[in-house]
Amino acid sequence: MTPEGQTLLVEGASELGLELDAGQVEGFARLLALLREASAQMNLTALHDERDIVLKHFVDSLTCLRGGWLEGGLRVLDLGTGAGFPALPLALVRPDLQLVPMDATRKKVEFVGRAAQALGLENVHPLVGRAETLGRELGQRETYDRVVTRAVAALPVLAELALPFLRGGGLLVAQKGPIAPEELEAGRRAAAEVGGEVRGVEPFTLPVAGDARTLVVVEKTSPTPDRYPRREGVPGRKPLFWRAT
Ligand SMILES: C[S@@+](CC[C@H](N)C(=O)[O-])C[C@H]1O[C@@H](n2cnc3c(N)ncnc32)[C@H](O)[C@@H]1O
Repeated sequence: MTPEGQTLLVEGASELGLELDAGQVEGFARLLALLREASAQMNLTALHDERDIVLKHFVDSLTCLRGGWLEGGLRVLDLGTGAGFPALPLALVRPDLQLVPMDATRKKVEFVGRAAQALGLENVHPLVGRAETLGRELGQRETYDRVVTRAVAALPVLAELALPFLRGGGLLVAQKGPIAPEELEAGRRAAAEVGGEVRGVEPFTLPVAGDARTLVVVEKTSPTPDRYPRREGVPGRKPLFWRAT
């Protein structure tokens, strides 16, 4: 990572109240190198420029720490982690969290596993599969303290996919761009249908870059009915209380 990239990373994290130490900065630099190397071989991420990766993957991932929703030694599922976001940046700055980056695409999860190993991150436990199927499995359903998710689906779809994984009192922390009132309203109704209640909707801007973001927090308030999640592909094709995009 160039000195400019390091400065952006440190400044961006600092705006979030995180003072990165030299070892953590080195970890992000290695992750940048691994991402670029792997992106040359496979379609892993749309961002290639150092500034974009630092701000829009690394710092953006860390914004889910805003609001203190992830405090404590929690078991956290990253639903639809892709190339490891937000799971890998979280694992680098929060060794107390046990992170399970999950994605339907095996090659992406394999990259996340290789990266975690190369970075010496023992708190990362990658998982391949679709949320609709894993969310019904013993050992997965109603076992997580938190689900984080970034850039995966509209809120009503996320509610159906994520809430089954949460134990009672657990939280879904969804990283979104600007969210329309209609999506939020459908999300509230979908959450209620699958055993949740929206607890927080926090608009903010991405450090340094200034892009609009929203953190939506949903609490698991009652067990998810057995009929959810519906079978693979249905939550996205026929979202609860929402039009498909
Ligand atoms: C746009 S990417 C975002 C990746 C990452 N969270 C990020 O912010 O860079 C969405 C990812 O979600 C995964 N995904 C979508 N629906 C899924 C599902 N039902 N179960 C598991 N993974 C899913 C896709 O395979 C894809 O890798």
